[in-house]
Amino acid sequence: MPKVLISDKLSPASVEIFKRRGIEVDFKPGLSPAELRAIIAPYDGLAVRSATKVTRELMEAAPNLKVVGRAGIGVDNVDVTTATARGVVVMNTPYGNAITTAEHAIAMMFALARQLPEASASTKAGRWEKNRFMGVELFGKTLGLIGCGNIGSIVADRAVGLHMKVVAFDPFLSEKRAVELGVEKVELNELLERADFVTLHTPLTEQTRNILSRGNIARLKQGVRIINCARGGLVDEAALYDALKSGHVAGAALDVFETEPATDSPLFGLENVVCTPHLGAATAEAQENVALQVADQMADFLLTGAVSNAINMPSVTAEEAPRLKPYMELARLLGGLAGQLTAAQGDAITAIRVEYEGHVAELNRKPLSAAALAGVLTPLMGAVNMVNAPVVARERGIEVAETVHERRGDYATLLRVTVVTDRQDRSVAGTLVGDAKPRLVEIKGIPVEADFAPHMLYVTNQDKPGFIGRFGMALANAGINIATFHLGRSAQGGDAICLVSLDGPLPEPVLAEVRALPLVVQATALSF
Ligand SMILES: NC(=O)c1ccc[n+]([C@@H]2O[C@H](COP(=O)([O-])OP(=O)(O)OC[C@H]3O[C@@H](n4cnc5c(N)ncnc54)[C@H](O)[C@@H]3O)[C@@H](O)[C@H]2O)c1
Ligand SMILES: O=C(O)[C@H](O)COP(=O)(O)O
Repeated sequence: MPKVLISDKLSPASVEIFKRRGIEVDFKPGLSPAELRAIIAPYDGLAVRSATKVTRELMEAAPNLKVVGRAGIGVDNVDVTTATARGVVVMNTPYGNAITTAEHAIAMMFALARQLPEASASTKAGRWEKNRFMGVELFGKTLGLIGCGNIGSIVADRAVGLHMKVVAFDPFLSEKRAVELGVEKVELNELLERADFVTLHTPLTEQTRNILSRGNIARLKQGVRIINCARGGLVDEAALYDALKSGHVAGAALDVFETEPATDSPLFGLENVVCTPHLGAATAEAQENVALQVADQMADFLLTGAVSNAINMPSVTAEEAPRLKPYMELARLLGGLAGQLTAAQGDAITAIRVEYEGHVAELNRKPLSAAALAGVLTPLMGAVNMVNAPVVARERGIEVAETVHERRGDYATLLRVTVVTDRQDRSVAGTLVGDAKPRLVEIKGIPVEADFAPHMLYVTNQDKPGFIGRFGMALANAGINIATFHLGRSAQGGDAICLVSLDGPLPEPVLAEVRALPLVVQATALSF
């Protein structure tokens, strides 16, 4: 039974889901990094919000970890590069808290426009300062939206409802979508010059870090108000402080900070600053949504292999997962065969091609290609899985190509994996028998029908009389039983191949003896 650890304050609904799905679950929010490292080893899954830092050190202490589930949107607390390299799937819940966070941004905009926190504090303190708090209307004002994805577009919708004019800067926003949303797509400089309110809704990336830099803050209109419910680090906090002090910026509402938890900041001393402690997603509804969703996604993955909302792996729906399973196994086995043959020759791989023909061509091919890649690379590099295989290939400069053939050949399904090296192309092809059982049908263009077995021996030889007898005797003399025996050849007297399955691993001296037999070109022991 898979084991999951919940290390942040997720809604208890997530615990129920894991239990109901037959997953052992421990709920331990608030552990220190050292405490977490000390207990993480047995867990297959880790469910977090933003408090747990899923670092390299933590993952190195988690040899069983297969999936990290983020109950929320931002995965900047997860070292996705390390997770990917270790073959750990990272998934989030991209929509569950979007409405709630957009509403928080709108609430912050109102709070700024009418100085609600200050007015509330003053009234509660017994001062009736009716003349002190003069606000501004939102009606007719221009809202500058930096980032118009899930949350940004909900903010835009609500702002349009308030009769604001919305301008948006987002390089990935299409004109069509902008029109649908009723926003005007503009460049950043134009937004800075036109906005009365600016609200940020991008992830924190190298491109967006300090997007409101000192220079860009200086370009903003006199009296502008800034709202950040996305990520600390998007706004230069020191420059913002100076601009608030000088009155160039009339107010700022911040839910997120460069350093969190933010317990001390010069910004806290300013009257025209409204702060909340990263509460964007903090509603009962949003927390229920993300907790249920992450638990279901993680359970699906651990129990069926279905992958949704993964940051570092192609999606596989719950319906697809069982159907894809035998094809993934076929892809992995074919890749494994091609990889072992390549590793035996010590050749450096320059490209891997995966070809699809028949039924398999109509399936979700991305995970199949990833499984084939993992199969090829594992014998050469070890510990490569579907998550890290594409990255490992890219890092090593291995070109990966996928081809779909329209033609229908002898098999209802045909999957071919070709490994290209400087010396030669090595291709192997297979099919599924009865839509379930992987079967090898071709090696290096030579037809050979064989099932995969845990221990096999592959021999290439000259197609001349005498090989089979000597080969059989060599194994018999060593007390090795041949379970199945398959032969193939390119043409009479040409290249011949022999693939046998054995009841156990082939001892090295016997392999050496086979290699020394007359007519043998090469022999490779295989394991699957
Ligand atoms: N305060 C909170 O509690 C809270 C809650 C949820 C999400 N968030 C944060 O809100 C942010 C937005 O979330 P989302 O769900 O809308 O994400 P999203 O991916 O749907 O949208 C982000 C948008 O930013 C755009 N973008 C990327 N780079 C950009 C750039 N250089 N300039 C301008 N736009 C750029 C993208 O094209 C995309 O449209 C994320 O940082 C997320 O972590 C915060
Ligand atoms: O990216 C998110 O989803 C938000 O920042 C929410 O973070 P939280 O789950 O820690 O509240």
